[in-house]
Parts: sequence; structure tokens; C-alpha cells
Amino acid sequence: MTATKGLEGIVAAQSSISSIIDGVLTYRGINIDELAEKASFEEVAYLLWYGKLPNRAELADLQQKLDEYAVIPNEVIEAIKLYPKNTNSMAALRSAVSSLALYDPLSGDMTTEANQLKAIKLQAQLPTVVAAFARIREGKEPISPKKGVSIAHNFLYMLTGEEPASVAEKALDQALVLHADHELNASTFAARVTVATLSDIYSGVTSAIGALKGPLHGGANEAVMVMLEEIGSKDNVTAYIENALANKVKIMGFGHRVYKNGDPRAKHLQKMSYELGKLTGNLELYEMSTQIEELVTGRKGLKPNVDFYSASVYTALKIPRDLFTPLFAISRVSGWTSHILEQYENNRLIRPRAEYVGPIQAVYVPVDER
Ligand SMILES: CC(=O)SCCNC(=O)CCNC(=O)[C@H](O)C(C)(C)COP(=O)(O)OP(=O)(O)OC[C@H]1O[C@@H](n2cnc3c(N)ncnc32)[C@H](O)[C@@H]1OP(=O)(O)O
Ligand SMILES: O=C([O-])CC(=O)C(=O)O
Repeated sequence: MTATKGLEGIVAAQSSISSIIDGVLTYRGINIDELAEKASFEEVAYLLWYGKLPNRAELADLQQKLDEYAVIPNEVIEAIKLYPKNTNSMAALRSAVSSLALYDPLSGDMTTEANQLKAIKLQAQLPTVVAAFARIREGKEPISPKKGVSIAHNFLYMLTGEEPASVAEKALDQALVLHADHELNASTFAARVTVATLSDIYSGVTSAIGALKGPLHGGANEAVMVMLEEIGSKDNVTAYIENALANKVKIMGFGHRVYKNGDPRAKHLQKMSYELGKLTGNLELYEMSTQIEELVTGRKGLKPNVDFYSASVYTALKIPRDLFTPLFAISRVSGWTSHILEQYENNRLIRPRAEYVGPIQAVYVPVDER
């Protein structure tokens, strides 16, 4: 038995949710480029869960459920108030999502109907949790979700207490569409491994949040912003990047396990970054980003991934840096829950083998003789 480090190239599941074929990403067979331009995030979530685009009545029904479920239990709000004020935002999200299960009477119900409802519930509740956490740590009261508005609108509203400009809502909605699913990425795999033991959907999503948190995965969007802040201005880009490359420091937001010729989502985020920069009259971050791209691609042949331009997009939307990865989770929970439902439908325990490279025939030495 020989291990493949990082399971590169190993096909570990069959799935009909999203595909990456010859560098083209689809959700349920529909090209991401088309969805990014035309679909709302709610339509995309429906598409991922049910395998088809919703008609008007189905979309209205989903909206009604999202409205109903977006309110989180008061006990969870009170628990968030007890978190240390400087808690890592993804650690807070992981804990809060885990605790949502405690107050869901359906949490242990493993019927398909209950799991489908819990998927919608988690989708509805994550934005409320993230916005509540962000306000509570600033000593503010959380804002209750609105009814009849998009998830993008609701999140920005619950975060700031103000109605978002339609351009901000639209940009965030598109970013949510672009982050919704991505085949067997690390967090989705973690979710599938967890529920393949027939554990519950909350456990699967909690595992996924833990996996997304890391800077090699979802945590890279925040790390990109840290880098942009460290660089500070366009004048410093070349020296910073050349120094990082010379010292074999990874440039966050570049490279990908699957895409070697570029991530198809990055161009949409780049365009958004430019448009928002122009609108706000501040193109500095966008221009720094394109300069970094030119250098990293030129020197290393590495292309930006989904996390690279999302950093300048979210900053233009005035979202605090440490909410970038929770925002990724707000979108990706649609994909995680779709994969969890798919795993339950045709389950088998996921249990690979390890290539043993430790000592052989070692002997036990009693404690006093060591
Ligand atoms: C939503 C997402 O999860 S998208 C990914 C987000 N993560 C990041 O942006 C973090 C930065 N990128 C990386 O760390 C990697 O490219 C990953 C984790 C995304 C993919 O990792 P892997 O497929 O294991 O690629 P691996 O790390 O082996 O890289 C291959 C080579 O390219 C180099 N490389 C890969 N990414 C980068 C990078 N961002 N900066 C500099 N060099 C890089 C590696 O050092 C390695 O070089 P070597 O062969 O000389 O040792
Ligand atoms: O697929 C991956 O490995 C990471 C990624 O781009 C994502 O999860 O969106």
C-alpha cells in the first residue's frame, strides 16, 4: 500500500452536485459563468439541494422557509455573549453552529424530509449567527433578520443596521453564488466523512466549518487581506512579493489543487473588485491585487484562486477582515448540506487505509526500565 500525499487525484466519491471538468466549474451541470451572471444565491442553493432550478412558486416557498428559520434561538445569542470578545470568528461560528443543534427538535431526526428542512435551517441561520457575533463583540445588540429579502441583503442589514445599497447587495449575492459549492474540497470532504458514520447534519457542518477555517482553504481570503495590509501600497508590491517568493513563503490566494490554468471564479471576483473600487473611488486594493497577480503568475506560473479577489471585494463592501471566512461558510453551507444529503442517500462509511511507516515489532518496555 502506497499513500498518495494529500489524496491528490484520488476519486473518493461519486457526486452529481458540482463538477470541475477541464477547468470548467458547473453546479448541477450549469456553467458557473452563467449562474454568476444570472442566478440569485437562493436559486443556486435550491439548485444544489434539489438538482433543478426552482420555479416562482418553489422559490417563494424557499424564501418563506428562509424567513421563518433565520431567527436563531435566544439561548444561542446568550451563549455568544459569553464568548471572549477576541474569539476567532471561525471558532465562534463553529461553536455557535454546533450549539444550534441543541435547540433543534429535529436534530436527531434522520428522515430525508427532516434533513432537507435542517439544510434550509442551517442556510437561514448562519448569516444571523455571524452578524450577531460581529455586533455582540462590539458591545452592540444583535439585529433580528428581516423577512422577504435576500440572504445577501439580510446579512448586510443585520451587520450594520442599515439597508444595503442595491449594488452592495448584488455584489455580495454574486460572491455567494461563486462560493456555493466546489466538488470534493477539504471542508465538503470533512462533512461527508462525518455524516458517513450516520452522524447528524449539524455534526457534518461543524466539521466542515473547522476544515474551512484553515488558511490553505477558506481562511485564505482573510490571509490575502492581511497580506494586502502588510504591503500597504502599490509602491511596495514588487519588493514584498519578490522577497516572499525568494523565501518560499506561500502567496495567499494563489494556486489550487485542481485548477492548474486558473480558477474560473476568480475573473468574476476580479471584475467585481474593479467595479466596486471604481464606484467607491478607491482602486488601490484592486490595482495592488492585479500587480501581485502579474508578479506571481509571471514568476511562478500560479494563478489566483477564488480567495484572492474576494478580499478586495469584501473590503469594498466594508465587511471586517475576519468575517471573510465566515462569509465563505454562509455561502458554502448550501454546498455542504447538499453533499451531506447526497451522502445519506447512498451511504457507505468512509474509511481509507494508511500506509504504515512506523517501527515494526517494537517491544513494550516496563515504565521503570525506560
Ligand atoms: C477556497 C480554497 O480553498 S482555494 C485555496 C486557498 N488557499 C490558498 O490560497 C493558500 C495558498 N495556496 C496553497 O497553499 C496551495 O496552492 C494549495 C493549498 C491551494 C494547493 O496545494 P497543493 O495542491 O498541495 O499544492 P502544493 O502546495 O504542493 O504546491 C505545488 C508547488 O507550488 C507551490 N505553491 C503552491 N501554491 C503556492 C502559493 N500560493 N505561493 C507560492 N508557491 C505556491 C508550492 O510551494 C509547491 O512548490 P514546490 O513544488 O517547489 O514545492
Ligand atoms: O476545491 C478546493 O480544493 C478549494 C476550493 O476552491 C473551494 O473549496 O472552493
